Amino acid sequence: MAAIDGLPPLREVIATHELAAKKSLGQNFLLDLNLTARIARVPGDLSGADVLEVGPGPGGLTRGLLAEGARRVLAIEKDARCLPALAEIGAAYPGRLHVLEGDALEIDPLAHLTGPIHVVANLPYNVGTELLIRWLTPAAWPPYWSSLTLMFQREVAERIVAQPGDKHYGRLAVLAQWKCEVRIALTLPPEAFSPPPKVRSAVVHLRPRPEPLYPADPDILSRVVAAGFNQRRKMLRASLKGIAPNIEALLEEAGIAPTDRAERIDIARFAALARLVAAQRAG
Ligand SMILES: C[S@@+](CC[C@H](N)C(=O)[O-])C[C@H]1O[C@@H](n2cnc3c(N)ncnc32)[C@H](O)[C@@H]1O
Repeated sequence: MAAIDGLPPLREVIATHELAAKKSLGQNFLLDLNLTARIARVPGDLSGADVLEVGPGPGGLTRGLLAEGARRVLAIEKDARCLPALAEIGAAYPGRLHVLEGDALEIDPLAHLTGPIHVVANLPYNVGTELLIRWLTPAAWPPYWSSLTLMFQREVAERIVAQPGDKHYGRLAVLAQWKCEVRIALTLPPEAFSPPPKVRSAVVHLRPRPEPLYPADPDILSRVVAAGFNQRRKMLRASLKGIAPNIEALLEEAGIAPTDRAERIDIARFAALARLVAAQRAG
């Protein structure tokens, strides 16, 4: 039976274009168009909005985004085998789908965009995490994107939304939540994908705050947090020794016990410490 967009069901698309999933490209395809429509609704009302989709594959999510009213979808796909299936979608939505073949880690989407866009991606988790860090650390803030809707392994999603004291709380949580409001929008069982991955997945939604949550120099904050969590079992007076010679005094001044561990420190106190380190370096 043809789907709502008049295109064939995804199983048929995959069979017609012989898109046997490649492990090397992290290919676990979503086949249920009801599910892809639900994911496409996570960023909010898409009518009139532009979307950057990374890793469209056979286009299940792409079809969801277009059916939800996206004005234009710019899609970056590394696997050339997917291009004919994506061209069929482009023909069903004339002028609204623009596909770039290549590696999302190497293509600069800004060269192809005109205004703010929603980013949506279901990627291999290592590529997704690398891109997330890049999206979170541009030179200027607020960034060019108005939201990120990203599929990850459930555990990576939990690292993004974790709170101090949670076992997943670390650098990714501080970096993401300092700049964005974050939430897990959906959790998906392995059976939602073909082939099914070994673990559960989750869709994380990130909306940039107009300003980071607390003032701090991004580089110094990032160095403090990286050093603190690199040796997360150590007390902060030891793990942050290389950050400043008088680190114990600075920790106390930031309201942090020098014997405490990074996993218990909230973003407010990490930012306070980063400001004190910056002030000391400047003076
Ligand atoms: C998990 S599949 C998801 C496919 C489709 N979005 C879906 O939900 O069914 C990941 C997709 O990302 C593509 N991909 C993997 N690495 C990529 C990269 N570095 N740049 C762009 N696309 C990539 C794969 O070829 C594949 O189509």
